[in-house]
Amino acid sequence: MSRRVSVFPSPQELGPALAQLVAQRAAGSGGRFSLGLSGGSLVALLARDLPSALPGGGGGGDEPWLVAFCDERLVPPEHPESTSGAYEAQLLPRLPGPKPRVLSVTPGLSPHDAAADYAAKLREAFRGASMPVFDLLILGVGPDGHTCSLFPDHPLLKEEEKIVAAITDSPKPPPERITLTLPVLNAARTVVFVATGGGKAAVLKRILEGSEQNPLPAARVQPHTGQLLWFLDEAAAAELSIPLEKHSVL
Ligand SMILES: O=C1O[C@H](COP(=O)(O)O)[C@@H](O)[C@H](O)[C@H]1O
Repeated sequence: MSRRVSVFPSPQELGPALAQLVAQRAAGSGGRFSLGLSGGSLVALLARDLPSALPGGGGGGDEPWLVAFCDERLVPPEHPESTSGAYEAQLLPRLPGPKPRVLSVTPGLSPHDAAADYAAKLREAFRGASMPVFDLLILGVGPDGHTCSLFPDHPLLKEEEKIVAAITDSPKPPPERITLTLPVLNAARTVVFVATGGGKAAVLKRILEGSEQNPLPAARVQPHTGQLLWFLDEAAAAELSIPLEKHSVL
């Protein structure tokens, strides 16, 4: 695994660089591009910068993208906390080219049924593979070190069999969610973490520079053979002392 930490002056510069990364990976996928999206602050960043970074004819290639969600809050799609609802409202219809195949969580199921149902959708979409291997996963990180809906000290960090798991006691509301598990995150070809703002500086120091016995969830994402990228703004990177790639101009 190779890791690269890139720092941008602010989200205004980070967003276009992230969009460019998505466009490059889509163009280089050589077929159907599979993309996993996280929620939270990422939605607005991608909605602002991704559509204009993609070629007019589409994201690259004729095959529609496969878009999945790295985690989902179990609320109705029209609820403001719904990740898929936010992407449907802000980004997905604005992507140029063939309409992507979007794997959304089936509404109205219990958390465990929703996780099993989403796992079945993923297995069908990645038919023939023992593990879904995404071309690109875009992950966020919370100030507590969580990523997707994998929270510090939660038993789900030990999940090795399921590709999608349910959580009913999320410390961050809403409590009921489903999430991709670490085996799927660590099988991806490229994982990019995006974190902005000074509220994440302290946890990023622990994740990127610490060697804790019980690593935070985000620190456990280390793709086996893939590339690990971190896109930070200066405020989020303020406490780091490791070598950083600084980007002042795009
Ligand atoms: O609850 C969640 O939080 C993380 C981090 O969100 P952010 O707003 O701090 O960027 C997000 O990546 C995850 O998808 C979401 O469900």
